[in-house]
Amino acid sequence: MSISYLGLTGGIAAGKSTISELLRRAGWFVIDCDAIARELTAPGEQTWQKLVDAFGGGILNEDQSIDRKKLGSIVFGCSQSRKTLNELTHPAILERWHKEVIHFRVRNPNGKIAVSVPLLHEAALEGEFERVLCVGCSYATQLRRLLARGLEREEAEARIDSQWPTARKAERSDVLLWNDGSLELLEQQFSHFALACEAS
Ligand SMILES: Nc1ncnc2c1ncn2[C@@H]1O[C@H](COP(=O)(O)OP(=O)(O)OP(=O)(O)O)[C@@H](O)[C@H]1O
Repeated sequence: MSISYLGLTGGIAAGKSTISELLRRAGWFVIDCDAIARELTAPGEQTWQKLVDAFGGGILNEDQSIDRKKLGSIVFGCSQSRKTLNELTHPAILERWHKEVIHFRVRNPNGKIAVSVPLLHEAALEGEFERVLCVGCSYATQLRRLLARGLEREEAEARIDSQWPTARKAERSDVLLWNDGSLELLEQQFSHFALACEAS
């Protein structure tokens, strides 16, 4: 039997979206918890309201959408705020992801599903999956990618440091793809992984 329910994780800017794209191309249905979180926190949604109640109107843009940079600057420097954010968002994200799995499975009983969960290990969600794939890279590469996105160094470091170190995530995963080199190198590793999924 091949693997058909995969958890994908990795540190910030390690390459989760890049791997998600490779998974899609290889025929996997990918559920993206970041995308779910964005939907659930759109203006007027219940979770949006909870966040405004918890963190105040200061986290909003003029159009009432959540300013993720402002919210990020609050939570990445403060573990208690981060805990609050997670408590307010994680149950709803989990519920939506489970619904998407059921919806997909009804139509595609033998289809392959991957769920991209940035905080998979921090939230102790390993048991949800048949296998967990971690994409990792060095701290320096993470930092470089975040600086290229326009973050200040201090902010970038706070975001990286708010998550488990890559080594700890890798230790608790079944597979690690190392994304410090070229995209071609990552694709090569991914091809081996995809073959192993079919064979296992
Ligand atoms: N091997 C690579 N070579 C060059 N650039 C890369 C490579 N892998 C990823 N990138 C780039 O690094 C950035 C982060 O990659 P990606 O978006 O896949 O990471 P992520 O883990 O999904 O990020 P986030 O945690 O912010 O959601 C992107 O701009 C991506 O194009």
